[in-house]
Amino acid sequence: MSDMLGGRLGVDAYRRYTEQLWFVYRALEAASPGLAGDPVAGPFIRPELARTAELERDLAHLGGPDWHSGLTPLPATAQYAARIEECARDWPAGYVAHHYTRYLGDLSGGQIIRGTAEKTWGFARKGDGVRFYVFEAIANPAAFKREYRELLDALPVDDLEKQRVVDECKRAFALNTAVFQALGREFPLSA
Ligand code: HEM
Repeated sequence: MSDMLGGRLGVDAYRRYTEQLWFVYRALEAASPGLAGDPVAGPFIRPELARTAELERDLAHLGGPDWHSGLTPLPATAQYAARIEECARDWPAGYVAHHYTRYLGDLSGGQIIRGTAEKTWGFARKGDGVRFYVFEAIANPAAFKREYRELLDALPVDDLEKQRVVDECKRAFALNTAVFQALGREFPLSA
């Protein structure tokens, strides 16, 4: 990640990374309508978080109107998306772990990533290429994150289940790391 944002890699690496995010968010967001009424995951499903449309705009900017043709996930991305789908289907609290790990990260460090990407590859501020990082419908991210954490604290599950959710967050981090490692192999610095 730091190699990509440090300007040592080209915009093609950023595009490839953004493509991987599309698979991840499609898995997260395809599941949202079905989970909206779920007592555990439902309160977290908020339309202002949805990122698929923004990713598609960024990808059209980065790859042209045919950005989708021939697009396949890296094996690490496919594994990550499959785990999200599995949680969405069988374990709503596990889905919350994945939801938290991505969206709260995007609302936090994502803002740093956006600024760096704008500088590194010359995207318009908050414009095409970095729309994924721009939450137009969230006027106050700090307040949003606070409310989100309150929801997490109030998760209607027992302590053992909470521990399992924490473990699933760790798994979500590891799945993200595996995607970065795979991208690192595809874009070695010496190339
Ligand atoms: C260059 C990469 C990254 C940068 C610069 C970055 C930076 C940050 C920063 C500054 C925060 C705010 C910390 C705070 O509120 O005190 C944050 C929070 C967070 N980051 Fe990252 N991060 C990066 C990568 C990631 C990745 C890969 C993930 C996992 C997918 C992630 C997940 C999170 C989460 C879940 C939070 C929210 C914690 C919370 O407020 O509960 N970050 N990040």
